[in-house]
Amino acid sequence: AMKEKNPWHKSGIVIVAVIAVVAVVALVVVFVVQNMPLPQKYKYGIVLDAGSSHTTVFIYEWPAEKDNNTGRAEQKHSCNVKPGISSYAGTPWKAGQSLRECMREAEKNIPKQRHAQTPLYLGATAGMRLLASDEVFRAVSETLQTFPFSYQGARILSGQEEGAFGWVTVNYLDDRLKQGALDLGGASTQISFVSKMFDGSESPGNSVTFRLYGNDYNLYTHSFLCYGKDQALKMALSGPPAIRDPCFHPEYVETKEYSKLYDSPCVSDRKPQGAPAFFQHTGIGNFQQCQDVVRSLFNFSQCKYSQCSLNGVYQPPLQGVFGAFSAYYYIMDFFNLTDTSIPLDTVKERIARFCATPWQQVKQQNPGIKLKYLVGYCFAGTYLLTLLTDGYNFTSETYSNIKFIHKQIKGSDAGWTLGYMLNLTNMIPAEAPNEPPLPYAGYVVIVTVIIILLVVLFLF
Ligand SMILES: O=c1[nH]cnc2c1ncn2[C@@H]1O[C@H](COP(=O)(O)OP(=O)(O)O)[C@@H](O)[C@H]1O
Ligand SMILES: [Ca+2]
Repeated sequence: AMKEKNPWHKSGIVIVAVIAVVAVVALVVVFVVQNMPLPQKYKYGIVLDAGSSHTTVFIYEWPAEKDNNTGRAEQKHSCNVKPGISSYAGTPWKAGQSLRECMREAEKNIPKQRHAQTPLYLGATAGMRLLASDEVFRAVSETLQTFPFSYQGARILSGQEEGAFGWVTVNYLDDRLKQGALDLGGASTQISFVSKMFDGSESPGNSVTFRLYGNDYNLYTHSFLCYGKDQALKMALSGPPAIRDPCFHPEYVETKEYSKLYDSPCVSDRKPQGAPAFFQHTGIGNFQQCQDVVRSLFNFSQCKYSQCSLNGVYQPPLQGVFGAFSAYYYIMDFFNLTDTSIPLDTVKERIARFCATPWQQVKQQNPGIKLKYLVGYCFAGTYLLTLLTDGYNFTSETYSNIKFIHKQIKGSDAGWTLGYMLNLTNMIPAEAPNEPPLPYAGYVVIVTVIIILLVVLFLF
């Protein structure tokens, strides 16, 4: 008789073989996944600075695998569009369209696999504070949402935020000394610094507290709306009929539209009754007189605090060094005066000489400079000096405490955007390091169990 086969024996072998194969595959998979070479990983953040005269898209980059306590976010790329979104009040959809090209550049500059987790913020400053158009915001938001990033919303920064985040930026990566921040925009200007004499009690509205690298800072900050250089110029022009304007060069003559001059809330209530449609704008180029015009924009008559800068705004005594950026830098760079070891009197003389130079000659001497900026440097230089000295109380002695800066250490632009992103992404506390898929203990346990299983099966 034939020996009967034991069916249990055959299927037992099959089961053992299957388990063995599964175990080997599992072992290989766990091993490979755990030890996969990790690519150098970066994380990214995008901040749009929607200023009054331009929008700049900033891309920041930082290593993902280590903690961020040491502060290593850097500007990877920036892209600028003009004019600012606040110029599209009549055609909001164009405000959205205007950002497309720079956003496409952002797509190219950030690796695809990171797009979805890259936060995208838009912060608008004084131009939108003055315009406050929901339509423009809606259009801009709609456009930004069509990009593959993690859109976190568009909002108007308060003046305090704009000042405080500018201060965070200039002090980020640079903990040698706590420097103040001076930001001159087109529609507003900010001053922020820490002062021993300031604890916030005298004027709580000017106080911001920050924790940076484990220290608490009580910051004095103020933003002057309408005192950016473009709105200040409008105010200067809308004073007593500026028939012969000391803030413009001799020989400068231009016919201008009254309605364009009075199109902003900073000057709309100054519009004279029955003003003509056009006026002749004629320069005489006189620094002293221009300075008087600028001083007339500052109100020094009332101060209900121990001391004020201008317009009855509290300001504690200046302390320490200041980084001055944005238009502060552009203006002084044009005059070759970014070196503040040059005495203040010499600075004044040079700007006075420039103002007195006839317009035709100024144009000849500066062929590479855009006319729209060139024509404004006499006023801008005078305004900058008057704001710093009569406004903020810098003196010939303290003038050299100002550093006109454009770039931070490591090439990030000085401005509020970096500080804004660091704050919103909680980058001061550490981010978890880029760990392997399994915790180490789990890895050891799984590998051990599979090896024991294999040995047992083998013996069996
Ligand atoms: O090359 C330049 N020369 C002179 N001024 C410049 C140059 N580039 C930009 N600016 C000025 O810098 C200022 C930037 O202000 P921004 O547009 O950020 O306004 P905001 O901060 O008040 O919202 C504007 O007044 C603009 O005209
Ligand atoms: Ca600005």
